[in-house]
Amino acid sequence: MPLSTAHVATDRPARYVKQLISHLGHKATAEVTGAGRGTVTFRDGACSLVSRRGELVLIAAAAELDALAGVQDVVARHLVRFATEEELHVEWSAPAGGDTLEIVTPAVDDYLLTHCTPADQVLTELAVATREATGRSAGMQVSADEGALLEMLVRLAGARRAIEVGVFTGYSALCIARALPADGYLLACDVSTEWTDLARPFWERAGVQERIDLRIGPAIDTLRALPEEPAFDFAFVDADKVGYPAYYEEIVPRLVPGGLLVLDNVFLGGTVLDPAFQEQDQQAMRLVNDALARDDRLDCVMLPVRDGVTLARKR
Ligand SMILES: C[S@@+](CC[C@H](N)C(=O)[O-])C[C@H]1O[C@@H](n2cnc3c(N)ncnc32)[C@H](O)[C@@H]1O
Repeated sequence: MPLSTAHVATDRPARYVKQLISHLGHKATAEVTGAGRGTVTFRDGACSLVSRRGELVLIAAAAELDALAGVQDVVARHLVRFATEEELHVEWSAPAGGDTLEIVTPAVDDYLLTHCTPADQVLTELAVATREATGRSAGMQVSADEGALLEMLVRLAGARRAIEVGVFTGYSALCIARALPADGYLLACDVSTEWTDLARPFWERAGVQERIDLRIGPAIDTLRALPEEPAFDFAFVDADKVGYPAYYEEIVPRLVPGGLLVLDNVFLGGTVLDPAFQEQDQQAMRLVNDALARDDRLDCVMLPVRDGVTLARKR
């Protein structure tokens, strides 16, 4: 489904969201989806409206390019008409498909990979062993640059106690665990012994096995069994996407002030932006992305790293 965005500079974004929802509600289905946010759904397309400081962000999508142009036109015309006290400029980006968005070009990707601290011998061999043992599933493993980012974040946060949801063959767990101090603790949650068994020899070689408490079972049960008190400095979520809203709800109260929650795959390959995709995964991820952005317990930043990484720091 083609989609297109526009960033409209204004000091009154929330007011325009209200006006658009109220006015376009006569010709389409228009609803408020949160503070300063809304969606207008037409017969053959939709537009999300998001107010941010100093701008109104419009995300239009439709099944066909013609219909997309129609959505863009209706929204932009009404917006410009409502702006009686200022002149608004609505410039739409070129249409792109949600599932074909190229977040980072291959040239940039190659360049950034060759300018990160390279993965060491243990991590490199773990990546090779994962490919050999799991075939296509190896794509679930975090990339070398994301592993390096996790390690850096744990060190910068000065974390001692961490949680990981989604271990697979232990690459990201290794990156997190070795950035913890010698007496650090990583609670690592996964449902699969088949995959996590592969991790153990590599954790041992890296000398971090003592820090990792691997719990096999649905992560939500492991998290809910923890005392509901702030005892963790860092959490990384990279498991089943439908579980993200519940993981977020359980983890935030258990983070200390200043603690960091990191979520992986927040773009879902770009499909999270595209209303054509309405599977449970996209719905859950949209819910979490929206909730994090307006959660006043957290400061949040979404990064275009790989498939999208959100950092949320507890206030
Ligand atoms: C994307 S992989 C994790 C990759 C890992 N972070 C790495 O870097 O190698 C997702 C993992 O989540 C696990 N998983 C799926 N559903 C789960 C659940 N309900 N509870 C715990 N783990 C789950 C899968 O078994 C899989 O190992």
